[in-house]
Amino acid sequence: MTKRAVVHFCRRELRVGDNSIINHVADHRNEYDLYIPVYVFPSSQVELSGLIKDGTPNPFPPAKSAVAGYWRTGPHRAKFIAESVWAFKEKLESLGSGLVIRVGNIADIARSFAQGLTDDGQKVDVGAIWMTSHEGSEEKKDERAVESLCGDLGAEFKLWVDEKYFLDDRDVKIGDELPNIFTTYRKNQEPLREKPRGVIPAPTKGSLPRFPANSSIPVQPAPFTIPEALEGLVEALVMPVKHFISDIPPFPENAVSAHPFKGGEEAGHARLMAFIESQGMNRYKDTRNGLFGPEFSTKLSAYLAQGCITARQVHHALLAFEDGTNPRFEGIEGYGKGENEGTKAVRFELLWRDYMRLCHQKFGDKFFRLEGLRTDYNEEAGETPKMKHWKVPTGKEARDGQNPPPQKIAEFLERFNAGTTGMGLIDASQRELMHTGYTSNRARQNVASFLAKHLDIDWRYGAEWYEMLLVDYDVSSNWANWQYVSGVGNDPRGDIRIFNPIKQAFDYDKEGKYVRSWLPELSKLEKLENVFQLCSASVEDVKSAGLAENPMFLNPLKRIHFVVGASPRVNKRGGLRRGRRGSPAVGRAGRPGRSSSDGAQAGDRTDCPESQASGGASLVEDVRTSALYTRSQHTDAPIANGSYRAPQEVMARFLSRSARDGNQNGQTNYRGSANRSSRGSGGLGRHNGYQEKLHASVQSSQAQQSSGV
Ligand SMILES: Cc1cc2nc3c(=O)[nH]c(=O)nc-3n(C[C@H](O)[C@H](O)[C@H](O)COP(=O)(O)OP(=O)(O)OC[C@H]3O[C@@H](n4cnc5c(N)ncnc54)[C@H](O)[C@@H]3O)c2cc1C
Repeated sequence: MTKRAVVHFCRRELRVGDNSIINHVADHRNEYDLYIPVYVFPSSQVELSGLIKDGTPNPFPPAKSAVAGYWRTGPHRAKFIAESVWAFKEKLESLGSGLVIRVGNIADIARSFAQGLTDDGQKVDVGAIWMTSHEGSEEKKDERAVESLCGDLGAEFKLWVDEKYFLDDRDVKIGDELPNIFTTYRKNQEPLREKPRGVIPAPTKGSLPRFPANSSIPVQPAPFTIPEALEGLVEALVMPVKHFISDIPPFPENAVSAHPFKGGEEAGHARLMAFIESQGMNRYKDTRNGLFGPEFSTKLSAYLAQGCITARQVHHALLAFEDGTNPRFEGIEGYGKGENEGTKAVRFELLWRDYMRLCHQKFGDKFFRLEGLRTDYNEEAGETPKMKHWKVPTGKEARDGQNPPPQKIAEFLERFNAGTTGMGLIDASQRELMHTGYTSNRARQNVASFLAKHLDIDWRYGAEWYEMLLVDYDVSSNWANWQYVSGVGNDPRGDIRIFNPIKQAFDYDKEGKYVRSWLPELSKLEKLENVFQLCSASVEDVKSAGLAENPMFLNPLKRIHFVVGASPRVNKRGGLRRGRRGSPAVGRAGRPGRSSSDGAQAGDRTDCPESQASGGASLVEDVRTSALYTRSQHTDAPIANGSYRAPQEVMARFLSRSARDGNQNGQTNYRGSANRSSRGSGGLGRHNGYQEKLHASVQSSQAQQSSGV
């Protein structure tokens, strides 16, 4: 008799607990002869060349991003996913089942299963193929391809709801449309503590339908070989992508990883429990804007992104603590005392994650467009949006007369990525990311704002850099947050919210511990303002710190004339008033800024002057701080060649320049600009040449940088 198999393509749901498909097959085990969970490392997102052992060329194009040509999955996430997949496989094996690991694309693997699956020499019918629905155009394409294959095979195709979110899609009442403002959405859903569904129990040993013998399962199509141990899998996935920049500095001695992420369901739960037990959840509201160390936030993001745990499991663990129903938490302050400010704030963040996914559902590939979610133009009538002139590193896409020119922007990007901009908080965050795959939410906001709003560089270069390096990369959360901070997403304040990275560093890195630990070369500098912006240091101080020749001092990408000790000028609504030349004001910051004092401040914007050093170019900005700091004012940043120029003189020069360009009062010129679509329509690898060009164009500056790092 022909056997009937259900094939389950697992993607970002690498867990057996709270898993509706696994629970369903356990409950209906008599309906299927075989249950075959399969995980496929997708060739478009993960570089697979390390799995080819016989020197055959990789049949798939390099897994690189559409705009910048960076690797789609860098070493940190490649390792984390491999560990999570392996842990999932071992867990299923411990239940008497198993997991098939394959690479390529899901539809091809599904086809090979339909053609070649046997059991005891008998042909097996693939009666059903199930998947969980995921956001992302590539994911949707896979779903359609498998559905169409099922049509050909006469097999059942079922797309299950992705249940790793806080609120179940089926319970979210949003009327006709998802509100474009998060607060409106949140208010519709409150009270949050009442809403999530229960957790689905994990199957017990022996409760799943049979898993076939390995010999019955169609082999991995050539030329790839699937390693037999986790170490081999990690090595094969990490090896091709680990040299993502040419000179990766050594891991700084005093730096601490925010969390040594190890993939897997158990590791995720262990982190969740430990964070409740350490009082981290209780304190979360006060600590969540931290930058340094393992305890300021949950560090659950990577586990949530790969579906090793679900947001409702987090919620239920919190409920057990709040309701006093888990003796494991007995004795911890707040046990049995209901929701507190910390646990409430965690739920709030989890709802943000839900919301960003719902926005992705609503806006689709608009997530990847330079103009973002903007809809104030008629695309069908051939109109293009009025946008600020984003600067790009490639001549083809650059606007005529782009200043700085594309080669210079390529150099800026190289230094932005390497963490050598000269802006302490930005550089520390970029180095932390490079070394560990993680950086805090606060740092991410500053980094994104710096690229998009201080340097005016096409924000997608930053989003793709994050896509490569973040261990917790999630397509919806990453692109929505980048759009939000870059002023093209769902932030009601859009373009006018600008983070001042120096003020932010003073606020959130009060002793400079974070910046100093990730930028050890700055550790000899005493003054915090110098650590946070190297070009503000005196020549004597940089000389004695051995940094006089460092490009971060000589040629910072940005000079922010930061006034320490000035009085804040506060308007009636509690916002900072217009800058002295009428730059727009920004008041209390919202999301993803989260705190009421982001230091988000609009400064006067100028075009980019060439600095005096040969080939150098910095962007100069005069930003006043609110006067929380009583130290003496420092505004005399050295001009690129190390000489000094009074700030008034500098600003006068740029004022006249911006007046000449019709760019006064901090107003951006809005003209139409080329729209380069990203993954949806642009396709993978469309701009793949960028990284190579970039390396060629900045060779000389790299040589300088590495001496300073
Ligand atoms: C430019 C930028 C890019 C980002 N890219 C990603 C990404 O690719 N993947 C990702 O998971 N988060 C992303 N975030 C959101 C946020 O920075 C991380 O979720 C958070 O720093 C992860 O650390 P944590 O788990 O300790 O978070 P916690 O502060 O402990 O928050 C708890 C959980 O809430 C969710 N959450 C918190 N803040 C946000 C937010 N702003 N948006 C969506 N979900 C949130 C996460 O799932 C997080 O694990 C990005 C933020 C910015 C500003």
